[in-house]
Amino acid sequence: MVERRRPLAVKEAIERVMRYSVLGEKEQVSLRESYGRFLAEDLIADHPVPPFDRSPYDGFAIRSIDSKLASTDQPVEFEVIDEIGAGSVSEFVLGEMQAIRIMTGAQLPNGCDAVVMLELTKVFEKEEKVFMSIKRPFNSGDNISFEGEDTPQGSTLVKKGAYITPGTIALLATFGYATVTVIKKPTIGIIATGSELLDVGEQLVPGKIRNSNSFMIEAQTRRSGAEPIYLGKLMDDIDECYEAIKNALSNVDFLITTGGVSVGDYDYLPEIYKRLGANVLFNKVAMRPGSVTTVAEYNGKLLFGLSGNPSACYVGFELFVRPIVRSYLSSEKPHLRKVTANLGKDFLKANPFTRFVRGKLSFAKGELIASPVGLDKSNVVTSLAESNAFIVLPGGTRGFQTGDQVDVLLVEEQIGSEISWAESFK
Ligand SMILES: Nc1nc2c(c(=O)[nH]1)N[C@H]1C(S)=C(S)[C@@H](COP(=O)(O)OP(=O)(O)OC[C@H]3O[C@@H](n4cnc5c(N)ncnc54)[C@H](O)[C@@H]3O)O[C@H]1N2
Ligand code: MOO
Ligand SMILES: [Mg+2]
Repeated sequence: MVERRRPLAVKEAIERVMRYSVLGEKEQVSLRESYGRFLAEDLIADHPVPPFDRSPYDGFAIRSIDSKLASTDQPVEFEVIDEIGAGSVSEFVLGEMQAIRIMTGAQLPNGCDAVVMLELTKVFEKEEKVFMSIKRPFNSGDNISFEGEDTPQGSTLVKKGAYITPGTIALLATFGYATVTVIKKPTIGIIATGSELLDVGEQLVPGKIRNSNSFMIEAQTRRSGAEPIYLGKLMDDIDECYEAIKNALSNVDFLITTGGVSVGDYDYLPEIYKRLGANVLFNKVAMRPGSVTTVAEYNGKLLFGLSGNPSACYVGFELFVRPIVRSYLSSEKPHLRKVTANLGKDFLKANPFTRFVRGKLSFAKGELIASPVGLDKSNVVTSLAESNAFIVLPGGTRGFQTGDQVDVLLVEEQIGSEISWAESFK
């Protein structure tokens, strides 16, 4: 008699996994290598930006009071006493009716309180001295980029746990971080099981298919912020699989296997969890695809038994592995981000279980549209290339029609959500 598995609500399954969250250690990487990593410490401005009052234009630094009487009929003349390029500092203090030629980014000279754009001036020579004239008055503070206007000293600019974007890198460089403290990537061991699996370079032969899951999972692992360690593909042989899994466990932070978790004669993962004495958190989830997704814990370490079916395997990773990786990386937003969209195509199948339809996002007339792609079957692989979102159709619902409002999880987006989107689902 085949064991009857009790399907667990998706929300509860995610919660069970998240109870095993641990925070990764810190490490230093060079600024260049920090892109896509997760900050391990708050980034605090240890100086104001800009660090000095500077000119935002090429032009002339003046004392605004000297320009008060300037008009089209009566231009006011200034003697040009110095010139400053960005990076240089003038030694002069501006006196009455004096100007200093200044370039964009240069520190303002002492005594000046306004900058005039070059285009608004006329430059000429008189008695071997250089002068410039202007035809309108300027106010104190005109055209000055003030010290600290971008950010004052002491402000927290990026919080610990943030995903490092190119913009974050600009800030890190601004504040002199040649090396950056990030959270060490967790390692994820990946084992593909299945006697039908060929290597990617092998020719097809009857009954066999190429292993695609482990490559897909390696890429998903990288996208999640973790480091994949491919441990090979194994035949459906219980002893071989048991040994490989047991050995792998001491060398990785998480272990993913694909295939062999259902109730078939050669689905050995349930037996292997028993042999290990691992604590199975769940072995059936009320979702499609991926209902057979199994997660077990062994000495505090999580083993993800993802389905062999490619679409189910893909969904299982994003729902259960990604958030725990992100919480290891100290992200405050470990969960997939949820948005609402209009359904772009009828989806008329009923949903006994919550369904995660592989979908594609687009915009039409300013509205977000989510359209299912490919066949909605867990053994389908082709729809995965085009899909960048999961359309979530809650369990216990009938079909949905074009234009219906649906929840959508963004799988390509790096910024996640603090609250599990699953809060609103059974
Ligand atoms: N009697 C039942 N049969 C099945 C049930 C069930 O509840 N009762 N569940 C079905 C569901 S749902 C799924 S999903 C699959 C899950 O199967 P397994 O996780 O045990 O995976 P396998 O049997 O090893 O393989 C399933 C399928 O996927 C292909 N596969 C496996 N590994 C790879 C890989 N690395 N790359 C590409 N494709 C792979 C494999 O060839 C099979 O076609 O079970 C249903 N059955
Ligand atoms: O676990 Mo299966 O993917 O629900 O189709
Ligand atoms: Mg099977």
